[in-house]
Amino acid sequence: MQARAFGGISVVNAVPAWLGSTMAINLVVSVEIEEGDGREEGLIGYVLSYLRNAYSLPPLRVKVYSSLPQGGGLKSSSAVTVALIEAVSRLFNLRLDPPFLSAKLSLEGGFSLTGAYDDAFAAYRGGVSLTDNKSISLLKHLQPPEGLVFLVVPKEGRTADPRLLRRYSKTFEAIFQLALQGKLLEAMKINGVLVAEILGYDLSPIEVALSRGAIAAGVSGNGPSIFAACNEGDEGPVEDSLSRYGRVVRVEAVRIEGEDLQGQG
Ligand SMILES: Nc1ncnc2c1ncn2[C@@H]1O[C@H](COP(=O)(O)OP(=O)(O)O)[C@@H](O)[C@H]1O
Ligand SMILES: O=C(O)C1=C[C@@H](OP(=O)(O)O)[C@@H](O)[C@H](O)C1
Repeated sequence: MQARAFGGISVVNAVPAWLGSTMAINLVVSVEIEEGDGREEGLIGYVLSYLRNAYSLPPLRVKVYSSLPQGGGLKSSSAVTVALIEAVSRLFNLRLDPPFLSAKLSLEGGFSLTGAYDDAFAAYRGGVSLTDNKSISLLKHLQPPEGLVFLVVPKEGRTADPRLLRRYSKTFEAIFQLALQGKLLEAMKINGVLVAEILGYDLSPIEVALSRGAIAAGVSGNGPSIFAACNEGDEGPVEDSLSRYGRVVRVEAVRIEGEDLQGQG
């Protein structure tokens, strides 16, 4: 059995105020499971052993195919967890809620600071999630802004301590209000620049991208990956300037498929 989930770019980092927003992107994680003996450790092992105990499941072997850097701020952990839970749910007909369980287990197991329900929801459903991670609830689910190209410089090997963000909870609450008002790109830009500043990342790629015409740019998640949002057709100079800092990948925001009015308003 196989299931997929999306990576994402942060609109608002949930670490400071437990209020988060993530935009799904078309970098995909695919998880395949089959019955058989596997020795899984870390996040995957934790999630598997919870599911096996809770639903009396047989041993499972897991294969992960991922286009996301691990620990890079592009939401790999939520994408892997959500895809794994969805695959288990389908294989054993369990009707699980993958984003909810991902958030619960990731927080309980110490794999994230807030459970990252924002990331998990976007990973599962696409679009832009706005969530309260403390109560594991969805506040809004929006279509992403149109006519934009997103450039990403994927990086792994985080050295910054994301707990430093907690001192700024009031500021990030205010950024979250912007996102709730639908000002997603404004929120994305202020969040991305502030996270870079607070966690001590190099601001120069972000400043260069903004000076070359990017509408928003910054660090995604807790970094170190960087993103820039550009009007379609205007991305050339931004792409050139970012290429000095690493491999630049063009990605698209993932739209919500089908009718979805949950939490709109
Ligand atoms: N391809 C993968 N295979 C196995 N585990 C993965 C994979 N990608 C991510 N993970 C898990 O997610 C963790 C990274 O999560 P985290 O530090 O929150 O960064 P991110 O911003 O990428 O979500 C890894 O330490 C690992 O446990
Ligand atoms: O630990 C957490 O709860 C979170 C980590 C960050 O994501 P990354 O793990 O992608 O850095 C952040 O953007 C997210 O809103 C919540």
